[in-house]
Amino acid sequence: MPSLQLLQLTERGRGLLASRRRTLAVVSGALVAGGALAYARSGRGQRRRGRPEAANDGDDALARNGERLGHNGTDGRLSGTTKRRKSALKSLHFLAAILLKKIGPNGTRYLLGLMLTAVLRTAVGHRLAKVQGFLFKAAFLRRVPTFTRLIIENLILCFLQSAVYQTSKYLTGSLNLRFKKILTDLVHADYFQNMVYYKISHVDHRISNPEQRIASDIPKFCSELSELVQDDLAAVAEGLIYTWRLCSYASPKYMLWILGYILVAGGAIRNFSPAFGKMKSTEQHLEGEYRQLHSRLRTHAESVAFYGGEKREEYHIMHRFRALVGHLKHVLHENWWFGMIQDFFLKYFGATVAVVLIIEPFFSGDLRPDSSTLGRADMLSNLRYHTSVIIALFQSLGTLSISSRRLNILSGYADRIRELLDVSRELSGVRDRSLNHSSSVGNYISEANHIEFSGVKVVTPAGNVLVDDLTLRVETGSNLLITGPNGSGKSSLFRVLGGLWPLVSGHIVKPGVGSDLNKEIFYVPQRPYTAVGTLREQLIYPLTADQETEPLSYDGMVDLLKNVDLEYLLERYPLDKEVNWGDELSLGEQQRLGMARLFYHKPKFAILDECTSAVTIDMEERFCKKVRAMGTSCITISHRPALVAFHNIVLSLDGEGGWDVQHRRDDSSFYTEESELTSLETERKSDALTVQRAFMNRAKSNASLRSKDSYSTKVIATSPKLETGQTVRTPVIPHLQCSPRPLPLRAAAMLKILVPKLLDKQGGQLLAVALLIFSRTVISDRIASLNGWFLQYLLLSEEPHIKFCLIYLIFRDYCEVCLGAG
Ligand SMILES: Nc1ncnc2c1ncn2[C@@H]1O[C@H](COP(=O)(O)OP(=O)(O)OP(=O)(O)O)[C@@H](O)[C@H]1O
Repeated sequence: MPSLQLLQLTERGRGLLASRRRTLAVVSGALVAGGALAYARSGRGQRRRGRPEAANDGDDALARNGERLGHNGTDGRLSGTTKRRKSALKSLHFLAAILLKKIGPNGTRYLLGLMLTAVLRTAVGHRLAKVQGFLFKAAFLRRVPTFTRLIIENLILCFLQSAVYQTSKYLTGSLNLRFKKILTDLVHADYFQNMVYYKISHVDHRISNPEQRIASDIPKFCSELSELVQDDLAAVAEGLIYTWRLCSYASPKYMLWILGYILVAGGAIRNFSPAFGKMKSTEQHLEGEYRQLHSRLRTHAESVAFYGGEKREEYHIMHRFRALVGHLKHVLHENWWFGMIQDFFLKYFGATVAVVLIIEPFFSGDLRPDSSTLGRADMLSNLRYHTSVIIALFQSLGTLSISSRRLNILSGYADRIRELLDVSRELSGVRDRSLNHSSSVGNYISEANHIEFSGVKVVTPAGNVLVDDLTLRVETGSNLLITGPNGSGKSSLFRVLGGLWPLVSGHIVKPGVGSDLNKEIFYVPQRPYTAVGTLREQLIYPLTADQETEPLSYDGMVDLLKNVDLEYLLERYPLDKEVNWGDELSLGEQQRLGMARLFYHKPKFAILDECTSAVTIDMEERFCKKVRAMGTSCITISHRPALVAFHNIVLSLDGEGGWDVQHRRDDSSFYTEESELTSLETERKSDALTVQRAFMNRAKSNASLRSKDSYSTKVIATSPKLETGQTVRTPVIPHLQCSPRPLPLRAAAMLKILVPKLLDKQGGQLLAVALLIFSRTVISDRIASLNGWFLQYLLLSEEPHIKFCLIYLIFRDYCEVCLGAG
């Protein structure tokens, strides 16, 4: 079909165009003024809201930087924002470089597939535009066979379009998964090294919610990035193909105008863009805090329930939730006004002006089709096609130009992920430094068969010195009891020994250096840890079945559980049943399961950190004896004097840096090796004093513990007697009404609930949304009928209607943008 030679005709119609410029200038001026006003209003709103939001950001490193930089006044604020944006963009480049480097053959295939589908989509879309133009013509000329053939072609193309679209979505999803795997592996590589997962939240404190960054930021970043890749590839393909088509039937100068317009308008709009990256970063931070409070509540649900603390917990959770909702509202508002202006100027307004510029020569008269039906049909068909091309071109250029907003949002995620990567990498390298035996460093850890502290200083992450210059040697076969007031640093000493806290100064010797603490030195904590899994998995924890040198048999399990009187668990739970042991076992049972684990691992040294605090004294004694019989040296942290009997060294800490070590000689007499414990007379230090005294009088206490004053005798003697006449009343459980109420009654009850709800704030909002949807449908219907009307005028091509058509096009696009944004 002959194409309209718009090039020649446009040149001739230039005179007419000049007379329409005024109209265009007025309309665009009004719109620009409206946009500027909306921006100014939103800026004022943002400043008003700025304070509380900044306060909420408190811990956010990014926000902190911004605040810090912003304190020097407006200039400082501006330079702070710019620096923040630059640093966020650098993070984005950093992550993009990693992703490209590690993308692998599969990822490359997905990318290539996406490119191919982008080209196919454009080609099919282009053909569809043509076919739809021909359809108009065939319908106009009443050529039924052609019309039928075109309808079939149209259907095939639509099927192809949907197949290509879904393939493209599938490839985008696969690329998203690939990105997610790369980044998660990268974070995990450091996160599980050298106890980074512990240090990051217990020692370092730079990152408040690492789990939010791993489980939420990474997936969102990858999903948005892959969507951006897909959209931009499609936009590039469409941009290139439609540019070529446009240049083939109109002057390339139109193309230059369009590009110039997009660049200028895009650049101007970018300057008004809110800081979407920072907003996203804050949103993720607030969401992380909100989630964390919920998971805390879940972990401590029983304690909260016993305290009846739900009001307090609810207050905290709702406080965080309100902060999150407030921020989301702000983000929504910014997206609404900015998206409306950006979409309008970069997609719809530009496209409309281009359509008018290119089609306008029609009205000059030279393009007026001949009066034959075929001429009019040709014109109609070409009009349809050329309009589609221009609109598609603008859509693709618009998509490309709004990529900056999407990149901005992505950089918000990227900054948080990069921060996590950097901190994890830094923390995972700490152990290597302390394992460096260079004498110039002074603090290092080396390997031997015994445990020794020489001049060791224990300092909390907050900088408080708990133990100063500790020198102590524990040989294999010796048993050490550590005592001291609460918070004196007993557990902290083993945090340093285990590498959880850094060794600030001194020298530590221990077995199993370079491996995990539990290989040679097994730690049994006060707060028992039970992983979700089978009973067998609990016993061999932290080993997994494939790491076992000798698989634990059923008889082996029975023996281990008998040691701690837990053999009944084998009857209660099937062997392959996965159980959340932390929820189902009592604290004492969980502690005993922890003890059974120790018998499985048979380490050289066992650190028993008040791990028997919830079990009976009888069980505690049996446990200590069995551990000694196994040939394991115990390092016990306890306040119970009864345990003195099982140890030959006592270390007492005073919590102010001072310490004292006492040894028992073979003849059962005692000597103090070194005493720096300043004074044991204060009330705070009475604990240590009690244990030391008990240590001195070991023989007596050992005998007396097993006398008739045993734990169970005491418990029975002191427990209140149950009055025989008293009957226990069982609670009355109300029965639910079984007979259903009749329908009118149920409807009335529902209305009773719904009517007041419709009248409150949420109800009003719901009605407003319904109204908006209704008006959208009405306006869409009106636009459809106006479209027909417009075409009719074009066909008649009477000059006075041009102005109307122009205004109509702008108004139509404006309505579409507003409804889309709304
Ligand atoms: N991650 C941390 N950051 C800052 N301070 C900490 C941290 N962990 C522990 N502390 C502080 O270190 C001190 C010693 O704690 P530690 O757990 O070693 O006490 P403890 O002697 O074992 O006490 P208890 O007998 O109550 O178990 C406490 O005052 C505690 O507040």
